[in-house]
Amino acid sequence: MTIREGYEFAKQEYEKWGIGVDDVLEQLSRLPISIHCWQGDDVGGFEVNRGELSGGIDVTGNYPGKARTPEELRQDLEKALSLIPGKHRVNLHAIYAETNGEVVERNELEPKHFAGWVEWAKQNGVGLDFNPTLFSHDKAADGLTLAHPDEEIRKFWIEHCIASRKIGAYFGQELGTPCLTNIWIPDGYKDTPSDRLTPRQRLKDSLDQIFAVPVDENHNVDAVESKLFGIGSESYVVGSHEFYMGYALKNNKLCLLDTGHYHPTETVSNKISSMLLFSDQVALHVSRPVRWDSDHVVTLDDELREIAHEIVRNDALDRVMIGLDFFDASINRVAAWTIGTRNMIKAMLYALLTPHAYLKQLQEEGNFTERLALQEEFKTYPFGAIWNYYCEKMGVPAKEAWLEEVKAYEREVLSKRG
Ligand SMILES: C[C@H](O)[C@H](O)[C@@H](O)C(=O)CO
Ligand SMILES: [Mn+2]
Repeated sequence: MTIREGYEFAKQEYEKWGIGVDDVLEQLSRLPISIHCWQGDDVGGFEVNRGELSGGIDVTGNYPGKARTPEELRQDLEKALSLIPGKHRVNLHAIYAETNGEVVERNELEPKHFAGWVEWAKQNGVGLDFNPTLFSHDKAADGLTLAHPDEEIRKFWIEHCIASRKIGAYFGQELGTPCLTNIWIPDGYKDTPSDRLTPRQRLKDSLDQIFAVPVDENHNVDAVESKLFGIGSESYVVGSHEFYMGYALKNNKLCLLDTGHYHPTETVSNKISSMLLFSDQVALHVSRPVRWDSDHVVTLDDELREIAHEIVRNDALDRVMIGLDFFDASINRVAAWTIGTRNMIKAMLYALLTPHAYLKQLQEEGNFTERLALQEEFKTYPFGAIWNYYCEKMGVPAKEAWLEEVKAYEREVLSKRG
């Protein structure tokens, strides 16, 4: 059976439930995923005075072929993008600036240091998102940045975040699509704090100063990302979920939910509907925590499908900014991007091929038997046949054929890197 024949058969199965499969594929092709650049070089960046990775995050593994320059990173991203159906975005961190061999302090970064990325984004038809980098730096060595008691250090990071928002606006203006500039800080304490309030007051004041600087909202959208704990901040994180949820709602900012930043049995899928009731938009970092915020490559697991269901069943495709955040150095990094991003898109397709209106009706009627029966039956509907056709239609390899391309790329390009 050809991919086309498989599709025609599968399409009929879904159409019996009133699902317009061609419309679904059209909708899916317009959905951008923000692909994080840092999977390509283990969150290293290209600073001249580059510091060790810090901030309570860690990358394990030593797979050969990591990108060492902006050119290599972009080449690897292009390879991954060629294997992922649809038009997407690329998410940068400030440490990916290009400064021509000069040391430029992070609070002095300017749009010109990202001109190479903008040029590349234009050529490849991708939007850009951005993050100030408040880790891997000697001014963050004690794990405190925007909540630091030292006013000089705090000022440095405030200035870095302001500079980053301006870089975000530059991306948005140049590329004609608003940039999501997301602030995440590592600040916290290893052991039980004697004062939880004061650092949070300082963080609030820092954010107020950062956002007091006007930046065109048509080009730059601000987000804040919370966390539960990190390595070295096990007992207390200043920017907790409650902190940022309160801050974002009161100040009209986007809350960014990272799926690795909650208690292990707490799910982001269960938060989306609540957040959307009180906020126009919400942003995600989709990751896969394995026992901790381990940032494993995203797989097509129950939680990923549930996140996708929540976005689709609440008609929120344009209200949830989907970004990815994982970094695995134990496998081929181009494959990591490809697997994780294809899975995110697969989950969205799976959700779009579900008869949500009928399932909602069953719940309202209290018909939980049929609700469960259908939810389970749909898991084995011929979703794979639709996915394969979608890949073919979008001009990327169907099924596992992409892996051969990654293997060839590894042979011809990655293995030649020192
Ligand atoms: C690189 C980091 O993952 C990123 O800045 C942040 O989003 C995070 O999730 C830290 O745990
Ligand atoms: Mn994150």
